[in-house]
Amino acid sequence: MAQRVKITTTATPGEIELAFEDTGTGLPVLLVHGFPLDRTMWKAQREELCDEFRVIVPDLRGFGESQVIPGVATMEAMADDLAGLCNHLGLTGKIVLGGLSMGGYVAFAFARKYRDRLAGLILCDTRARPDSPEAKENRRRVAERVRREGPGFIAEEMIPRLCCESTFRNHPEVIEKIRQMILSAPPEGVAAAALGMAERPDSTDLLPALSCPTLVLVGQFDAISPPEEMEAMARTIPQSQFVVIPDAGHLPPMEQPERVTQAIREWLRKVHTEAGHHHHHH
Ligand SMILES: O=C(O)C[C@@H](O)C(=O)O
Ligand SMILES: [Mg+2]
Repeated sequence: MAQRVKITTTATPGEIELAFEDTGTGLPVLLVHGFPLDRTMWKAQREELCDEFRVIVPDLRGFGESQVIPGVATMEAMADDLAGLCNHLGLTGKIVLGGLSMGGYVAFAFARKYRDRLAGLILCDTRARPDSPEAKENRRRVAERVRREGPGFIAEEMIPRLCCESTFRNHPEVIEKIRQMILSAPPEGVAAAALGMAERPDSTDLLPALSCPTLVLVGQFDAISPPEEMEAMARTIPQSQFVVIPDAGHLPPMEQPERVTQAIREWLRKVHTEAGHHHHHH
């Protein structure tokens, strides 16, 4: 069951109610959703990995059951919220932070500001580069339109690009789940995040400076953050491991849940051992 708590954040407005699920014990692993989705996109990974790790899956500000803060939700503000959530949960040791797409942008912001808190990073189907001027313009159009008419048009425009062909053919229930997630996203939260993504800085320079083990994971047929681009990104990160998930597009955690869970589990075991934590098997 989700909890919803008021936490202190260094971002405006200083306090925010965040919804999250917190399952299992052990090394804390925070998994952050993409745009315009919510924490339930990580459901399969949370349910499986919690036998070995403490998996915390939050709804970012403006999404799922978390509080909507109108205006511009920067990636830095979202990262501040997550740091506040860690404080609330008493996580004073290091955590592993994973993010898909927009969740990856948030992970970059977190790494920039809170690098001492990171035991590892998982970058899924994401990009270090900022938006082009055209992409920024499109974000403004999306923000304005979603406020006016709700997220239906985003579902229509994005879904064909989110999943690969075999997911459409073999897993219509996954497509339907994604559609429901997008349709239930709070319009003002979606608008704020779109404007926040438009403002995100270039994280390319951050990559060679990342000092923790980093798993770079991408769907074989991701059209939004393609494998070639993610592999190039992985090559510039000192302690990186690059994994391609077959038969997946931009949303491997939902399209190929078992494969993603397994890739994350194997990598986490290495990180955990190298970090010198007590290793606990069930
Ligand atoms: O629009 C973006 O840049 C990110 C989005 O594709 C996402 O999946 O989070
Ligand atoms: Mg399958």
